[in-house]
Amino acid sequence: MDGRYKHMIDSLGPDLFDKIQNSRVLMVGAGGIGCELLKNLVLAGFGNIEIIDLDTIDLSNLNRQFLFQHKHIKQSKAHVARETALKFNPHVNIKSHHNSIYEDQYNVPWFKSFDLVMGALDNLKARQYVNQKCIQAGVPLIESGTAGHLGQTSLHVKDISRCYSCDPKPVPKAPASCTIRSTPTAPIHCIVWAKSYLFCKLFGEDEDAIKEDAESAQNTEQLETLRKESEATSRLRNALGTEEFGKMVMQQVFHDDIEELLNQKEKLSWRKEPTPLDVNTLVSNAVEAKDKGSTEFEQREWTPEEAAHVFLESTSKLSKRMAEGLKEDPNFTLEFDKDDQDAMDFVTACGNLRAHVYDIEKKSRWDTKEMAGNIIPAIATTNAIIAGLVVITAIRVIDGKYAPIEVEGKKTEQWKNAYLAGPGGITTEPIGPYNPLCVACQTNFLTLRVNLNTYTLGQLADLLQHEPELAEGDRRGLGLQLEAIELGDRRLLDFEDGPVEKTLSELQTKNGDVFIVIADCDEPGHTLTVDLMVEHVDSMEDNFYELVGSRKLASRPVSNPEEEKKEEEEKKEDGQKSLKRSSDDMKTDQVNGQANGSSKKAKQEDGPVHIDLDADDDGPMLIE
Ligand SMILES: Nc1ncnc2c1ncn2[C@@H]1O[C@H](COP(=O)(O)OP(=O)(O)OP(=O)(O)O)[C@@H](O)[C@H]1O
Ligand SMILES: [Zn+2]
Repeated sequence: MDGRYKHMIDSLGPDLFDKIQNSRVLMVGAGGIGCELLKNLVLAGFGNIEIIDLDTIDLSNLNRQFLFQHKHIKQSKAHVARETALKFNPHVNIKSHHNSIYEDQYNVPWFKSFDLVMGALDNLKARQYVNQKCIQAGVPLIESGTAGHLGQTSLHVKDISRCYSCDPKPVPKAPASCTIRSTPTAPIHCIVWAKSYLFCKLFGEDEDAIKEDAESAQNTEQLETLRKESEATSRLRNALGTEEFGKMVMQQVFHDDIEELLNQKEKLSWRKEPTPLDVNTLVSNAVEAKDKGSTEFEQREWTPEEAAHVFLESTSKLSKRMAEGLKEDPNFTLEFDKDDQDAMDFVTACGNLRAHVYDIEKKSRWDTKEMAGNIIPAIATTNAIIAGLVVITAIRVIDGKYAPIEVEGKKTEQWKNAYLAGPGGITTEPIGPYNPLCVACQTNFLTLRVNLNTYTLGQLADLLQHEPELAEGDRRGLGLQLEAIELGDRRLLDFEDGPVEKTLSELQTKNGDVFIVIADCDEPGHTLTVDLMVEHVDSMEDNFYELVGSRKLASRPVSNPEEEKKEEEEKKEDGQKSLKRSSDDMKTDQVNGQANGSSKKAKQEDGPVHIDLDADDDGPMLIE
């Protein structure tokens, strides 16, 4: 071998380097962080690497996923990442899987075959799934994520540290709907109103909106306001495609509706009272900006006259598109898309005019696009820093030095998780102890070794009810309270139905599958589960079984219908001053951005690692 590893051997010492060379590691996801990480792993001398990614390469990946080139577009990320990384260092075994990590073949025994798993994913669901598999397999996991200039790595080791799911993940907060509808105080409130409320009312599915609005009204004055609003909306929609449409909308939403709010008996709490627009004057003064179409125009604040011009122009185009569409299909609607020029013009101009009415700072078209699309820029440098931290952690894990150990009577310092907190640089935090109520890592996990071809579900039920390992305990005993056995989405057995004579393989059970055994628990609001992995052994004995692992009898909280009802009622109360539909829609819209270019898509299930970004801060909320 050439001298490529000299620096690594010098800095780590030959023993640790040897461990790294002989280790087997898995990298899940070969996107922004994954590409950087794979490059680091091969250069650092990790000897055996498997990578998995379900996706193919897209043009928009090329600005930061440097293992890919233009010629690779549409090819498998995992395979191309492997090929490119092998060019950096051909002395590494890399196996690539163009597949989803959820596939059955990637079962617990497969996870067990690794010394370490590194997540480089972009969504919460997959992160939680990998976390669960690592816990079941007892393999350390390094999680990582970035969002713009922020990033994080965390180490999760079963029974030593918190697992990825020990901390509840922050749910993105949407501004209260009354803020959006009546009392905006920030530019984002005006933008969300334009995009999620007005755009839908004029060009989206309107009837449901009106119905739901009426349902959410709490008093007669509100009902009356809603009735007027729905009449106004019908009038506007009847004018779709006509020359007057734009001016009519302007008059309605920037003058009449504002007047209506000002005249309401029940006073709203404004920071400053809004000023209705003098629409006639504004329309006659509307002027096309001289620099329209230039980057400067995109990035600067517009005057109300310029905004009015863009508003009238875009409304006219959208309304004509609607009218055309409706001729073909009576249910035709337009959906907001930030890459639709007319829709973006409409939302920017509307947001600006509303900001003018409420005396709020105005945002450029550029900023509006970022906010309306809920885009978090993906930054190559952040990915590179985080991937660097992951590989440093990986070396510590392979060395076994992540937990405090006694060296000559002294405890070493514990490993810490690292955060990249923007301009503040890197900060660290000790890996905390696990959360005793965590559903993911505190579930009882046992391995049952049986011959799948002869062992029956009835035998399994019997075992669960009578095996002392399961039946004993400080509660009434798990054996007396069993309710059901589930495999994936299938309920194999309800204990009330009695045993079943089919063998486990006849029930499509494979080596490495995990049964979920559900039992009733004494503790109100809790349920008791045991995850039971089956491992096939070629035993000839009919009743052979071996149960490995120990039971902890931790219970997990279950959803409480009473609590849920209460929450639902609280939500309703919150909607008193507002309209239900807009609130729900906005919540979804806030998190359903579209990805393009170097940008990130923020989906509801997308998983931040830890960093809590507040939606009220004009900013994005989720993390890559
Ligand atoms: N279940 C899964 N199994 C395997 N790979 C997954 C799974 N879920 C997500 N991934 C991969 O994780 C990677 C995350 O990378 P990254 O966050 O850079 O996203 P991206 O899709 O490349 O970027 P963008 O969303 O901006 O286009 C992606 O390549 C994605 O395909
Ligand atoms: Zn946990």
